[in-house]
Amino acid sequence: DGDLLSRTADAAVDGRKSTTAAAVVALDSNPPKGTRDFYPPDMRLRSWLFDQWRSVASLYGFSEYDAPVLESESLYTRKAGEEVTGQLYNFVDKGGRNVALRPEMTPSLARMVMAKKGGLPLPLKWFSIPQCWRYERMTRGRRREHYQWNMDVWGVSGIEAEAELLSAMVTFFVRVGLTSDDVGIKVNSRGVIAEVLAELGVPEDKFASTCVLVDKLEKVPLDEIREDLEALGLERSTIERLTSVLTNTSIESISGVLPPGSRAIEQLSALLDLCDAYGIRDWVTFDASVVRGLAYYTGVVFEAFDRRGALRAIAGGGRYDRLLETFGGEPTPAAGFGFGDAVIVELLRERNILPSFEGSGFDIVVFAMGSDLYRAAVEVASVLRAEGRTVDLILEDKKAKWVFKHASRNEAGYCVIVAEAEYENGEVVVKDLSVGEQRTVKIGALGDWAKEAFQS
Ligand SMILES: OCc1cccc(Br)n1
Repeated sequence: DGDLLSRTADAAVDGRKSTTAAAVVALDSNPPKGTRDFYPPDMRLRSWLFDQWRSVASLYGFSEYDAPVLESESLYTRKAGEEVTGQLYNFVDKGGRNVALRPEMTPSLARMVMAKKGGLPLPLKWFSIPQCWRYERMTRGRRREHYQWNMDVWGVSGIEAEAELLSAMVTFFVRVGLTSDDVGIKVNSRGVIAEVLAELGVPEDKFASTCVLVDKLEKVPLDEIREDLEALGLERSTIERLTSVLTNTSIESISGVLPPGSRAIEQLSALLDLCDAYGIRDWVTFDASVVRGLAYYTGVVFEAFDRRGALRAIAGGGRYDRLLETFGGEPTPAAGFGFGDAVIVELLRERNILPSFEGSGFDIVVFAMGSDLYRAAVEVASVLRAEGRTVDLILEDKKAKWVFKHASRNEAGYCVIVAEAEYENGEVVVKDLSVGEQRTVKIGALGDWAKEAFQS
């Protein structure tokens, strides 16, 4: 029945029905394990956080850069037992290349600097907000991705770089409503460990792995680490000396246990003095137990923590003067930090200082009372948009009750109603949703009305 075309169309629909019938199992609507969807309210929160990070970076004269989320696995094949490289989200691509989703941004930054072979005018003050990945066995149900604000200074060997980074981090905390009662920043230098190991004759090539193991002392007892340290070839006496040095929480006390004239202590004292100059000294505290978990740190290291919670690390960073050499590049001093998007949001939520992002917050909802006025509503919306106002034009013939509910749920400022009687007088009804009052406005005067209503 019917001509060839319609018979063909019917067959196609029937064919699809049978295919659909076969695929009875519904699509799994969850995002991949360990990853998140960002619905509009979540995205507004994320954009707000990124805007805070970007404005602080800009305040400090940092420039934004980016690199592919996919990198060669070879950027991360450090053999120091770090968590971040032990949980690499790596695979072999269709060209047989060993690739990985970046677990951190610093190696990409180093690769970008290498690529310019000294052609970049130093110093660099660069920042980025990359999504970073890890493939952790879901036994711990932790996330596999996060966004991490990276701030780095390349080409400055003095602790002035670290002081600037600490100040930028504090400026962010203050900006989002946190004080030094909420958050502290522990500061130390891996130079302390380097000097102890040197004094005890431990070869330099044990340094990075020793630091990574010492970092684990935060989480696991010494007995478990002791074996690993001995496996590294450290004598028991060395381990005892190290652990005793790490318990120091004042420059004075540690100065007494280190060789006189320690460069690490000299630098830390200078850094703390600069923190005073920045007015952030009360945020910062010396703690010899902080070493951070990345193998490539070589000097000052620091970690922002929540003073009242489980002392979770909010952010961390430090100096990494040898990274470029490990990639075959020229010795180039560098320092930076990474600041994840998860702990800070939890902290702000706990402190009840996270802004709300439930509503779209557009300025105006425009709707026509009756579809024969829709064309007029389009003209009204266009005038208001030309004034730079964000307008949600109701696209269907909805009852006023529905529109007002929609407008207040979305925290809109005003409702502009195109109604027959007023329209015949060349007017529209404007309802101020914050106070519930309404008035009429000449269509020709809508531009002025918008300027005045939103002149804040
Ligand atoms: O901070 C370590 C890390 C790296 C990549 C992804 C996630 Br989630 N966490």
